[in-house]
Amino acid sequence: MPSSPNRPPLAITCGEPAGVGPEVVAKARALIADIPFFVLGNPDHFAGHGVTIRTIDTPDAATADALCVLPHDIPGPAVPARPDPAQAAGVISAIARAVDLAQSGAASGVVTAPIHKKALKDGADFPHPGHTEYLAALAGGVDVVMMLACAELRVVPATIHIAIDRVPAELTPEALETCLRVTHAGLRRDFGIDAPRIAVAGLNPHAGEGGTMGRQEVEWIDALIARLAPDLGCFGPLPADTMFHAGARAGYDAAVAMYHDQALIPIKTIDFAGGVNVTLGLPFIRTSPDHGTAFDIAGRGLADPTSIVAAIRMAWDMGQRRIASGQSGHVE
Ligand SMILES: NC(=O)c1ccc[n+]([C@@H]2O[C@H](COP(=O)([O-])OP(=O)(O)OC[C@H]3O[C@@H](n4cnc5c(N)ncnc54)[C@H](O)[C@@H]3O)[C@@H](O)[C@H]2O)c1
Ligand SMILES: N[C@H](C(=O)O)[C@H](O)COP(=O)(O)O
Repeated sequence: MPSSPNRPPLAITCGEPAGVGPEVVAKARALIADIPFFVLGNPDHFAGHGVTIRTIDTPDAATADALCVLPHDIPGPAVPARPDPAQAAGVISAIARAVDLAQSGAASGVVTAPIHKKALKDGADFPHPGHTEYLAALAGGVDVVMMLACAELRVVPATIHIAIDRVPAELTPEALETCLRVTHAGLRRDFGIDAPRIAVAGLNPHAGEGGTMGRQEVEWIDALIARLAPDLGCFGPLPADTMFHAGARAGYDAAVAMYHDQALIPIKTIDFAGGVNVTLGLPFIRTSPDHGTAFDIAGRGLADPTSIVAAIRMAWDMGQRRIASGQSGHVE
């Protein structure tokens, strides 16, 4: 898709300085010549990856010939695998600042490098389980879904960052309906799919096997999907263990799963390198690599930037699609 000229750059957040985020951001700059972006963070944290670093004062100064860093107060060095509690507040506020820039139109969207959720909790009492929930709060409490997407599969967990024993209680008919509606709207708007087909997983083994292996399917999931099917193109519930092989995947545009790992195991198995995490339902564009902080390889130059490159390209393409369809690139 050809890009509209003079679009604002994307805002990248640095994520956890002790992880591989700064490394993959720097490597991405060397691999992407056609998309303007800048990163919010401490310029020193991006050194050592063979990329020229330039500090900028405003987003519109970003160029593609260097890694442009809009300085953000994240004090001290980045020590691989050793998160510094003093940096947690800055890591969090960089995300909020990127959102402000996207909401104001100074940035075309937000791409987040991975955070270490426990480090933010320990260092700054971060009250959210992840970016997804924090971004929803920053946007005023909107309904969002977390989608992970690669060329072969899109998945959405209907419950996200909660303990497995809370899933049956939090997976309410209202929550699943909202998830399906947000997913349907996102597939139409951001992926250009006019009539999305959404496969829905069961909660229990064999989708409950007629109520013999769990009752949620027969008590309400079957009926909910049937009611929404005409509007949302959803079908199921399907046994989760058999809905992700290649033949099954050909029958849908996205799979809605009931909990985090039911959705993310298949996609991270199929394409860990190229998967992208995208938040649907926000009034601005947000993508992220599908991997985390990878402390086990941080600081060793081993981090693969493929996922963040895909995340940057997806964010840019989403903006382009919104412009082409007459919507603002950044605000609904
Ligand atoms: N978008 C995000 O902010 C995000 C996403 C996922 C996980 N996390 C967080 O990251 C932390 C660590 O999570 P985890 O250990 O479960 O997952 P992880 O993705 O950090 O690491 C899992 C495995 O994949 C490898 N790996 C990850 N990224 C890689 C890359 N770019 N190149 C090569 N190998 C890579 C790691 O070395 C490790 O062996 C947790 O705090 C988690 O919550 C954040
Ligand atoms: N659940 C995501 C994953 O495992 O890939 C990851 O933790 C990122 O979530 P946020 O984008 O909400 O931080």
